[in-house]
Amino acid sequence: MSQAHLFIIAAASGAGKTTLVKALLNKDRDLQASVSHTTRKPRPGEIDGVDYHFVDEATFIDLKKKGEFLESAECHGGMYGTSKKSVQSILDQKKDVILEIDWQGAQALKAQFKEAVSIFVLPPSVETLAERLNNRGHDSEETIAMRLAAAREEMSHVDEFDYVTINDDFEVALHDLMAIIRSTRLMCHIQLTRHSHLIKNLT
Ligand SMILES: Nc1nc2c(ncn2[C@@H]2O[C@H](COP(=O)(O)OP(=O)(O)O)[C@@H](O)[C@H]2O)c(=O)[nH]1
Ligand SMILES: Nc1ncnc2c1ncn2[C@@H]1O[C@H](COP(=O)(O)OP(=O)(O)O)[C@@H](O)[C@H]1O
Repeated sequence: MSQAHLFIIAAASGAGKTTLVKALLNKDRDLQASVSHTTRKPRPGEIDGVDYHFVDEATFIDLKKKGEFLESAECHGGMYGTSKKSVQSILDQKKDVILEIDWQGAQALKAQFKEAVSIFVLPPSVETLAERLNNRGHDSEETIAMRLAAAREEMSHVDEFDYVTINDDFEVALHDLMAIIRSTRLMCHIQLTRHSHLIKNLT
């Protein structure tokens, strides 16, 4: 791979971004997800260091003070952050990075990495979003209500993203994401080829 790419995925809670990213990672060995830090408690089945680095508030604040995060934000009453280390370790493996972060994180990373490609995943409807949050079966009623209340705010930032896909039929949304990633890589390859051609003509 000639140049690493940064892909940002955001969506309201329950839209399906984690499930989509997991499916993407299974299909694309050149892609790796950055593991964020969070103060939220693990859900059943979530593994520390795999799904998130689960830390307490004091540790999170300390890491933030030490400048360990590329970006961090408060969301649904918890703190979330992308560490420089988590992104660097992927770049060291010469892989593309995918970050599952909220709109605040997306804004912050876009400001630092202009070439980053951002994708927003919309649910087919707010009713479906509520259904999916309930069916996920991991959150309390209170947590679900908080996430639904935040959904409109998250979705109001959809215009700030480079691409949008609607996660109605899962396979269609997955193919949209794969197409975006493939075309980003191809575009870069075409540019590099064009440049090397120019350079050859000059010498
Ligand atoms: N800014 C930022 N947001 C993050 C990060 N990690 C996760 N998030 C976002 O925090 C929100 C809550 O994530 P989570 O608690 O896993 O709930 P979910 O959205 O219901 O799966 C989601 O919008 C995530 O994309 C991060 O490192 N930085
Ligand atoms: N296209 C889809 N159709 C039906 N259910 C879906 C679809 N995509 C995801 N889900 C389900 O919706 C729930 C929420 O998905 P999840 O990936 O946890 O969302 P998010 O990470 O955006 O909060 C999960 O139970 C998941 O299996």
